[in-house]
Amino acid sequence: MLQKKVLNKLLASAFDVPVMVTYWDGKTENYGEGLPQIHITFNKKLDLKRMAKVPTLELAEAYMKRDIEIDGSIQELVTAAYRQADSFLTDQSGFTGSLISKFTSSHDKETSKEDIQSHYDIGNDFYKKWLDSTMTYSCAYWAHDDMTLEEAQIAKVHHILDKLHAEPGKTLLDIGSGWGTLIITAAQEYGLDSYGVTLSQEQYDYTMTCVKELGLEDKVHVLLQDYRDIDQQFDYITSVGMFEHVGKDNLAEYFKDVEKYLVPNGRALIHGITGQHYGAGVDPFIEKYIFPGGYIPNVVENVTHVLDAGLQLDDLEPLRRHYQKTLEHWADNYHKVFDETVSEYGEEFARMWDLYLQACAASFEAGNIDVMQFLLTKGASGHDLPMNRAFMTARD
Ligand SMILES: C[S@@+](CC[C@H](N)C(=O)[O-])C[C@H]1O[C@@H](n2cnc3c(N)ncnc32)[C@H](O)[C@@H]1O
Repeated sequence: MLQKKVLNKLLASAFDVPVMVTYWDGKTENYGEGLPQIHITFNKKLDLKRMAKVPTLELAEAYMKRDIEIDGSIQELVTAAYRQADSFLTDQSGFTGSLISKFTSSHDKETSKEDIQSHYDIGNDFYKKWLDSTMTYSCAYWAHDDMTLEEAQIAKVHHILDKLHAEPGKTLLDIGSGWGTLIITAAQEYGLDSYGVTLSQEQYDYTMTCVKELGLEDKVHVLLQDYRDIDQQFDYITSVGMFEHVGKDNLAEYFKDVEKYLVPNGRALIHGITGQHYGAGVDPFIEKYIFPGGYIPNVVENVTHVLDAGLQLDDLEPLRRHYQKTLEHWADNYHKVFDETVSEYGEEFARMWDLYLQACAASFEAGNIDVMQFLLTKGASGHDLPMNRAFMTARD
């Protein structure tokens, strides 16, 4: 009875879209005005104490185990909850728990390696199922609304490389090079001598196979190591979807490393997720199951680190709606292979990834998080960038 009373109160204020809820005793209630498009079924009671402390983790685990079922769009439901978070996460509701993890993770090199491999070494076959053919695992760039995901991922790589205004024959380091599309494009289409660094064995193997097939061994170099062990300088640095892994305590050092690895007047384009309202930090579900050791800095936090590292901030571009759209494409692709994912990896895993992709899309949609491209120069003199931004979008 108490469970139902508490949930009733919570659900009455949690969403600004109409929702139908069926409780474990079989009774159904409607919340909000209008015809419900989303039906939530509680097959079991929740752990209310835990729910008060870590609401998203308790709900996510219940969803993974099918203690909760959702008929309708998870993205729409989570976006609606984020829009209402100020009204239900209050002292009066009793749900004063945090949407941000309090876990403090180590980022020594061994732990970083384990954390990275736990995510990226699930296997190339898994990521091939729902990423586009370039195997790019970061926000795409819709230069035109009607681009496919693959076109938008290629456009993103060009957007980044064009921002560097790179001269052929120079060197580029990509910190967190993933499955290698950026370093290969940099070599093939920009004439750069490119280096990529990753901690994932699967990504390393995949990139090396592509490099060999393309006969680019002299121009593209892949390093399987921690970026903190780089001991060279480069004309250009890119890092895409990477600083989210370094942890709050190491972010200042990360930007100092970017500065250290650049030649004087060298340029960097750093692209990653930044937090706004409920987004800075990391959600406890994401931290426990998806990105152990992850941390989303507030944009101001990152700008401070950039300036403290002695880097010049030349341009800052938010691409929030592009990441929402990227995640919507990934979630759609994932739904097409959901049943085979259940057979290969089990239902809990398959539901966890579905929730992760849709909840992240919701977080961008609600404006909790954004994704920023920081264009940086080491030193303010010797500047050869054009005076206006047209060079960044000449290809669009
Ligand atoms: C989200 S993926 C992005 C991959 C790629 N940049 C892309 O856009 O598709 C993050 C990448 O950062 C790498 N990474 C994370 N921490 C690292 C570290 N300490 N040293 C080297 N690479 C790291 C991972 O191995 C992975 O390649």
